[in-house]
Amino acid sequence: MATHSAEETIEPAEGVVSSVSYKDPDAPKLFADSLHRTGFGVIRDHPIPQPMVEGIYKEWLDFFQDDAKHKYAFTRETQDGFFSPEISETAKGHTKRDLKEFYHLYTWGRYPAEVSDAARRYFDLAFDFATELLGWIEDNTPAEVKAKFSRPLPQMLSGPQHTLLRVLRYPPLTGDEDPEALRAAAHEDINLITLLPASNERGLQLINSNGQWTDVPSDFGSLIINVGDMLQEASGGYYRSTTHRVVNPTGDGARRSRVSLPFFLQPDPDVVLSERYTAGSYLDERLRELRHK
Ligand SMILES: O=C(O)CCC(=O)C(=O)O
Ligand SMILES: [Fe+2]
Repeated sequence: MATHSAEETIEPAEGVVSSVSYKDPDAPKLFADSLHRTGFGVIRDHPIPQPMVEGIYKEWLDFFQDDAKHKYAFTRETQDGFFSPEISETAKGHTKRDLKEFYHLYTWGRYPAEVSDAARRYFDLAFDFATELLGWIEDNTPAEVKAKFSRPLPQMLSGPQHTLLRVLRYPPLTGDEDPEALRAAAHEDINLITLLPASNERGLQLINSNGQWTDVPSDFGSLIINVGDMLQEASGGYYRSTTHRVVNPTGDGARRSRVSLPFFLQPDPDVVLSERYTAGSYLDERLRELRHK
């Protein structure tokens, strides 16, 4: 039987992100409710092994500290590979580049010889789990909202070929950064949902329903899931693509790298999201805004 004790509310305010145990029979509903209320949900006791995540953090940190990464420089045509801090993203509506470097992994893309296949194995596990979560969302969406979906959410993907695993490193701060630059400026994700294991360092924040920045509950070992613009568009705003950012650390944390592993679940390009957009036309528009195109 489900009990309320299995759901931990993080802050005693309205609209707080719920942390739910994967093993709770009510998890699908609690999770979908949290996405509806806050745009974010947190899952504990999930099937993605934590040692795998930690191993990826460790070996990719070494990779980012090695010049070999430049062999895999991203290309405009394919959008896979290594993005250096010099060409890192500028969030929509911002002028300063984020203080980060990252590698875009696609199932069909280049994979660095310098690391083990753990990130590839992670990709497969994350894809299966994310597809299961789309089923949870589908099953717990009110009928009038579900009627807007051009097909059931798990069927918006024929496979993982458009989905992106981004391995991100935020380097230690030197003190010479532009005072207005952040590790990741306020933004929304473009895709359907994003899966993100808690990072090795703090810093992830969301704008809550009162318009205030608050920390996303990020207990090490838990998975954070957030709604992207495409799910917001497809659900007519029932699920909100909540603005989030990664703030710069102060004190000791400033001398450490932060690693994270967002997995952006992407529908097939021909999927109709709304009267205005297919997934393909939507993605094109947003990538142009990010200045990668
Ligand atoms: O690094 C993080 O914790 C979040 C990264 C993020 O929001 C993104 O890359 O879209
Ligand atoms: Fe994001």
